[in-house]
Amino acid sequence: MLHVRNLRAGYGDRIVLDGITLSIAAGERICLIGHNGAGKSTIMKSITGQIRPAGGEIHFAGGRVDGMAPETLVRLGIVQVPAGRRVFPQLTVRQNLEAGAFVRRDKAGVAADMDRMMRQFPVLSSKAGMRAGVLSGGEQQMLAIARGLMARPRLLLVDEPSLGLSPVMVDEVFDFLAGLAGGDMILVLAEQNVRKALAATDRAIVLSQGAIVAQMASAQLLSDTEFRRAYLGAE
Ligand SMILES: Nc1ncnc2c1ncn2[C@@H]1O[C@H](COP(=O)(O)OP(=O)(O)OP(=O)(O)O)[C@@H](O)[C@H]1O
Repeated sequence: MLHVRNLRAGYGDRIVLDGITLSIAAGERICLIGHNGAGKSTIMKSITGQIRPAGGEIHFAGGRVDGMAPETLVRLGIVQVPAGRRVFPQLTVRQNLEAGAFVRRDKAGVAADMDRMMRQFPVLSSKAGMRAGVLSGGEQQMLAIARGLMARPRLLLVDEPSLGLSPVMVDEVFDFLAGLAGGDMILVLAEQNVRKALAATDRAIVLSQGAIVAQMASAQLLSDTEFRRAYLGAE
């Protein structure tokens, strides 16, 4: 479904990613693991068109997509939930969800998805008429993810969903993400909370200094002593 080949990308003259190659199948849930500055966000920005790769190719659903504008990519089903739970604080929960569907023309489909969303996530339906700005941090993060879902993504990228949240809220948000399992949508998660990220995904891609240093089943990585020492502290 998603194939990245020999991706080179960076900012101005500075190349941050040098030769990233990865493939993700429909329905897979992937986490990108790496210390600050390893290149997780830069991979996401390359896939979503926020930065133009300096080299390599990105193929999605059979077509080449690198260099395309972010809005074109959203129409193709590549949607990012940005870090920092950026919801529209003055709009209601329902209006925020409607805003997520801005690229869609199938009004009936949007209405059906809205109903489904409300049934699936009572935390949102109980506050549908409230302004998003008054929700808790965890609820705003869930709303930001749900708003991304309203675009009907085939690939959803979620950057640092736990950023700035209390442990209880982090649990809520990850339960919410777990509720998205099943189906053909690809989930790509970049997350500093390594334990949570591994528990929520099928496969982990470990990055260091802009290169992939390991790829394996998320559950398997947790039993790797060297990995535990490097990413979970000495245990
Ligand atoms: N807008 C930017 N301009 C210049 N350099 C940048 C920019 N954004 C990121 N970088 C640099 O690119 C490198 C990779 O950053 P990136 O944000 O992809 O890492 P990350 O793994 O997502 O880490 P973090 O968790 O800190 O966001 C870092 O050295 C960072 O300083």
